[in-house]
Amino acid sequence: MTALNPDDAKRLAAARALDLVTPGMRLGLGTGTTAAHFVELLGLRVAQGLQVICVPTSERTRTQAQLFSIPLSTIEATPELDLTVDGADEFDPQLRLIKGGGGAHLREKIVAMASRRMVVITDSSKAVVTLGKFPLPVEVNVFGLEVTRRMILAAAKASGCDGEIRLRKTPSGHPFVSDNGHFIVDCFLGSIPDPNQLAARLVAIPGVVEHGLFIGIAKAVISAGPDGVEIFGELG
Ligand SMILES: O=C(CO)[C@H](O)[C@H](O)COP(=O)(O)O
Repeated sequence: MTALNPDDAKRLAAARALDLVTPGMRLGLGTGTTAAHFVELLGLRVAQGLQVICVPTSERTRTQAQLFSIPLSTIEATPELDLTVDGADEFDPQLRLIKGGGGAHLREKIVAMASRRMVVITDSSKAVVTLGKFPLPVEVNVFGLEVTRRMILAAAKASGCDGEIRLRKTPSGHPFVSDNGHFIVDCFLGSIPDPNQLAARLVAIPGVVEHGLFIGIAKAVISAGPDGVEIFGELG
């Protein structure tokens, strides 16, 4: 097979995920460059007459879906979904994920957990043996930011990780504000030896709104790379 660049790989994974979509489905639409390929391909199918109803995981995805005239709902009006297709920053052999590189992981997690199936689409560079190469995003309340930052650091240390925690900024140097009005801190922890333990510690911190570890949520990962498409987990 000819070498694929990462963007072609993302599109290939998105195209494979589109095969899972059947008429009448209620879909969760992820956020990010890979998910954007899926939204675009879905939009082309909708233009050909496919009937689906979709819940976007971010304002960015909502805007893109509207451009393609994809019928949209909200998670309040459609709290049960058949399938969510979303990208990831990393996945490990147990299909545990790091998400939130686009700052949308709170809505992404709510939508994924409202779905019978979450299928992740990625290029093969996102596969890791141990999570933590990518900084772990944590959405935090604006109030008490410094307290929360210290508590996250303590939770990371207690879970065998150490590193730096940085407030995410926009290119103009202002704090990045999520669609939900919160800040995001990026935790540069290196290898996370026990993601389940770290996740449990993070949810116990009052200022933490949601962390980017997705554990036991993804049913399958469709990963595309130079060797073609690989499926991890169960698509069905
Ligand atoms: O979690 C996410 C957004 O919050 C994205 O799915 C993740 O960052 C991957 O993005 P991309 O497909 O652009 O590599």
